[in-house]
Amino acid sequence: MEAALNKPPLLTGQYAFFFDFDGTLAKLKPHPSQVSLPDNVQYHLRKLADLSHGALALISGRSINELDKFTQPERYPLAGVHGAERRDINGQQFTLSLPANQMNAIRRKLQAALGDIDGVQIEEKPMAFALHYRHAPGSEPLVHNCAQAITAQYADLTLQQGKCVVEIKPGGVNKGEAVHQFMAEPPFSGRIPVFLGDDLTDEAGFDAVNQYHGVSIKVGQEATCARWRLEDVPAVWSWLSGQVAYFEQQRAITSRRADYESFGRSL
Ligand SMILES: O=P(O)(O)OC[C@H]1O[C@H](O[C@H]2O[C@H](CO)[C@@H](O)[C@H](O)[C@H]2O)[C@H](O)[C@@H](O)[C@@H]1O
Repeated sequence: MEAALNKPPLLTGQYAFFFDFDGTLAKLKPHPSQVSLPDNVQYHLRKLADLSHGALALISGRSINELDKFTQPERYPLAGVHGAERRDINGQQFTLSLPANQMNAIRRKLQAALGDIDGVQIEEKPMAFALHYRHAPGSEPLVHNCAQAITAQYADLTLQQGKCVVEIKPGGVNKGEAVHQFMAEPPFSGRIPVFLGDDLTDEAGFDAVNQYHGVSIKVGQEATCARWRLEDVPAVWSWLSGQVAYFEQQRAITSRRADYESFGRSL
């Protein structure tokens, strides 16, 4: 049986922060379009990014385009579609694309198999498809079989399970790879990674962070390879504001100390 996981300790070093989006920063909603990020959460994210010299990224199944809308006017480093697209701190974007004729063929197949099923939603992304069945739980086997048939047909695609969703995404793409890519470059490199996530897609991120002896934090009660746990999204929000308060206090102490020292030298 899995050992009970504790709440993460107060982090007191130099960290690189990686956040999943849906179910971690933002509460789950019946439809993907109903999600939003409260103003105070955006404020704390901005503060944490500033206090960490920009070493904060979102790593999500959503596209970069969508993540930017949730966090505007900020333009954080981002990994979208589980890492199939990534934007670094300088705004340079790396995108893994699928041939247009392949996307078209898959769209047609999905429409034919699932388009008429009440409650099933086909969400198209730049190089992937998310098949939602939150409103048609009985259709899960059909949705799953359909996605599996498509990934069996294309060697460059793979399945990603999530909360009431099955996704068809490019193979070799996962959140762990995205963590490694960010950690190989400034301002992330040399820092201790912290990853917060709630879903199966986040396990690869936890595994990557564990390899750096970092801080992996599972949101929710499911089994995980993460080393710490927070109960739910509001617990993430209060953890975030607590970390910001601590880092701000540390910054104030450091700056007061620097003032005293410079005053002392001027005497
Ligand atoms: O990696 P994430 O940031 O957690 O994104 C995973 C998927 O999240 C979205 O779907 C999920 O959230 C919806 C809104 O709360 C919910 O209605 C749905 O049932 C969930 O599966 C998003 O729509 C997907 O594109 C993301 O891949």
